[in-house]
Amino acid sequence: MAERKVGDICGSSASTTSDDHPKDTLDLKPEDGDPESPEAQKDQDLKSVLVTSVLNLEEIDVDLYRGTHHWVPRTQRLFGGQIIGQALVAAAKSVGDNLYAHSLHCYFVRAGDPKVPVLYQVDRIRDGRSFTVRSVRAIQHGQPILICQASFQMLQPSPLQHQFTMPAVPPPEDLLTAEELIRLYLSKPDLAEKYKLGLNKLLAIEVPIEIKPVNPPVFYKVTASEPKNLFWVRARGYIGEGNMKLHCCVAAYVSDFALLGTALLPYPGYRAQFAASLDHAMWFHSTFRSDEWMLYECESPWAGGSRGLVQGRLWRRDGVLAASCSQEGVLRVKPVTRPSKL
Ligand SMILES: CCCC(=O)SCCNC(=O)CCNC(=O)[C@H](O)C(C)(C)COP(=O)(O)OP(=O)(O)OC[C@H]1O[C@@H](n2cnc3c(N)ncnc32)[C@H](O)[C@@H]1OP(=O)(O)O
Repeated sequence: MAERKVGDICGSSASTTSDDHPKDTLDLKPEDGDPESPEAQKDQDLKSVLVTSVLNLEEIDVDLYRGTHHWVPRTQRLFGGQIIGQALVAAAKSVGDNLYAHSLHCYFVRAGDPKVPVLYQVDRIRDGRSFTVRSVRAIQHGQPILICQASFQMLQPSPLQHQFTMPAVPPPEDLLTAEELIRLYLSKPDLAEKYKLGLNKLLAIEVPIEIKPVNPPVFYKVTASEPKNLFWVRARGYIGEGNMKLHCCVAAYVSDFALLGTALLPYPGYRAQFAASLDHAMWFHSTFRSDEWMLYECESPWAGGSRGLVQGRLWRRDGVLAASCSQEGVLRVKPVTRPSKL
C-alpha cells in the first residue's frame, strides 16, 4: 500500500500507510476483529471507557446528545478534554463520511458539574462545497459550560506541505509510565508518610490515558525549568484503524491533559490555588492512531495577568506532525510554604 502523504487532513484511514479512504463513520463501538488478538487484549477494562463510554454519546433528539463522565479531576470540575472530545463527537455526527475534522475552537464558560450528564446541542452553521462548520453548546442545568466551533473539510491534497522537525527524544520503550514512576518513588524507604498518601491517591486515579514523561521530575525536589515539557501519550485500550474522527476526538481529550501545567514550570516557589482552561483550539494535520504512542511537545510562550498561554504539538512516532493545539488558562497561585529548617 502507498505511504500516505504528509498533510492528509484528519479523517482518512487512521493507518499511516493506506491508499484508500475507508468509509469514515463515527461508529464508536470497538472495532470488530479477533477479540483474542494481542492488540484487542490490551487494557480490555478501559477499552469500554474511552471508545464505548466517554466518547460514545446517547442521541436524545436530532442534533441533541447526552454524554456521561468517567474520570473527574480532584478539583471536581469536569475535565476539559472530556467536554471537548464529546463536543467534537456530537459535531461529527451530522457531517458526511467524506469530510474530516481539521480544526476546533472552544471556550470553557462555566465549570462542569460531575453530578449530572452533559447535553450537547449541535447547530448546523454551514455545509459548504469544501468546508462544513458546526457549533456545539455543552449544557448543564440549562446553562452552557462550553461553546465550541468545529470545521470539517473534504480531502484536498496540495503541493504546499511543510512542518517543523520532531524533537529527538528517547523512544517510549526506554521510559517509565507515570504509574511506574510513582511506584518507584513509593519504594524509597526514607519517603515521608505525608508524601505516600498523595502518591497513592494519584495511583488510584483511573485516567484513560497512558503517559511517559521524557524528563521525569526529580521527586519533591522541584527546581525551576523552562516552560517546556515532553511526554509520550496514548489512549489506554484498543481503538483500531479506519475511524479517524474518533482518533481526533480522543486526541482532543488527550490534548488538555497536563498542558496548562507547562506554564508553572519556571515557578517552583508557587503552587496553583485555582487553575482552569479558559479556551482551547486544535488543528488536525495528518492521520494518526491515538491508541499508539505519540510524542506530546508542550511549551508556554507567555504568562501574566493570572493567565498562562500554552501550546502543544502531537507527533507520530515516524516524525509526522499529527495535530497542534493552543490554550489559555486562568492561573491563580500562592507561594509554596515549606517547613522551616529551624
Ligand atoms: C488544568 C485543568 C484543565 C481543566 O480541565 S479545567 C476544566 C475546564 N475549564 C473550566 O472548567 C473553566 C470554566 N470556566 C469558569 O469556571 C469560569 O469562566 C471562570 C474561568 C472561573 C471565570 O468565571 P468568573 O465568574 O469570572 O470567575 P472568578 O474570577 O470570580 O473566579 C472564580 C473562581 O476562582 C476563584 N478565585 C477567584 N479569585 C481568586 C484568587 N485570587 N485566588 C484563588 N482563587 C480565586 C474563586 O474562588 C472561584 O472558584 P470556585 O469557582 O468557587 O471554585
